[in-house]
Parts: sequence; structure tokens; C-alpha cells
Amino acid sequence: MTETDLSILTELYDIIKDRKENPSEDSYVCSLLNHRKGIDKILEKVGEESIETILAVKSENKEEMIYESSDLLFHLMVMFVAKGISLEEIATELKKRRK
Ligand SMILES: N=c1c2ncn([C@@H]3O[C@H](COP(=O)(O)OP(=O)(O)OP(=O)(O)O)[C@@H](O)[C@H]3O)c2ncn1[C@@H]1O[C@H](COP(=O)(O)O)[C@@H](O)[C@H]1O
Repeated sequence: MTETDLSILTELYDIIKDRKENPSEDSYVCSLLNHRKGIDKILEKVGEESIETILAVKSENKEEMIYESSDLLFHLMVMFVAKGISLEEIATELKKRRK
């Protein structure tokens, strides 16, 4: 995979951030960010998708692993936006750990 292909990650983050700044009725992201349960709804999804990812890996089905990991990554990004964490901050932390 080329570096350009990974730009979907920053694009998606920006879309999620835009949903926070410009709420709309029919948006799934807004339904999570503005849920009556608050951050707990997002954490519920992160938990669910984590379990589904673990089960997919255990099933040895690569397509499922990719599908469920994508769901997990997406919900993690919603969590980052909800808590004001940028992808740069995550990258900086990972960079600090680089040996
Ligand atoms: N990448 C995604 C994405 N991945 C997963 N999902 C949604 O995440 C949910 C996954 O949860 P589940 O599998 O548990 O499905 P569910 O039963 O509908 O979920 P719940 O009822 O339990 O909340 C599904 O509703 C998927 O549609 C996503 N929804 C949106 N996006 C991106 O986010 C952007 C903004 O979306 P909107 O906010 O809807 O405009 C879109 O342009 C997409 O690029």
C-alpha cells in the first residue's frame, strides 16, 4: 500500500470532526457524538467492535478481520474527536516510542 492510500485515515478524521462542528440529523457520527448516553455510547461501540475484531481474528477469516478492524478504527476515531484528541497527538506518542 502506498502512503497516498493511507490519506483516507486523515480524510475520515476530518469528516468526523466536521460532523462535530456542523451537526446534521441523518448522520451516524452525529448520533454517536450527541447521544443521550454521552461518551458511554461511543465507548460501548469501541468495546463491541473490539470484541468483534478479536472474534474475527480467531476465525482466521482475513476479510472479516479487515471489516471488523475498520469498524473498530472508525469508532476509535469518533472517540478521539469526542475527546479532542488529534491524529497528530497519536502519531507523536507513537513516534516517541520508536526505537
Ligand atoms: N466509515 C464509516 C463507518 N464505518 C462503520 N460505520 C457505521 O458503524 C455502525 C457499525 O455498528 P454495527 O455494526 O454495530 O451496526 P448497527 O447495528 O447499525 O449499530 P448500533 O445500532 O448498535 O449503533 C454501522 O451503522 C455502520 O454504518 C460507519 N459510518 C460512517 N463511516 C464514515 O463516516 C462518514 C460520516 O458518516 P455520517 O455521519 O453517517 O454522515 C461517512 O462518510 C463514512 O465515510
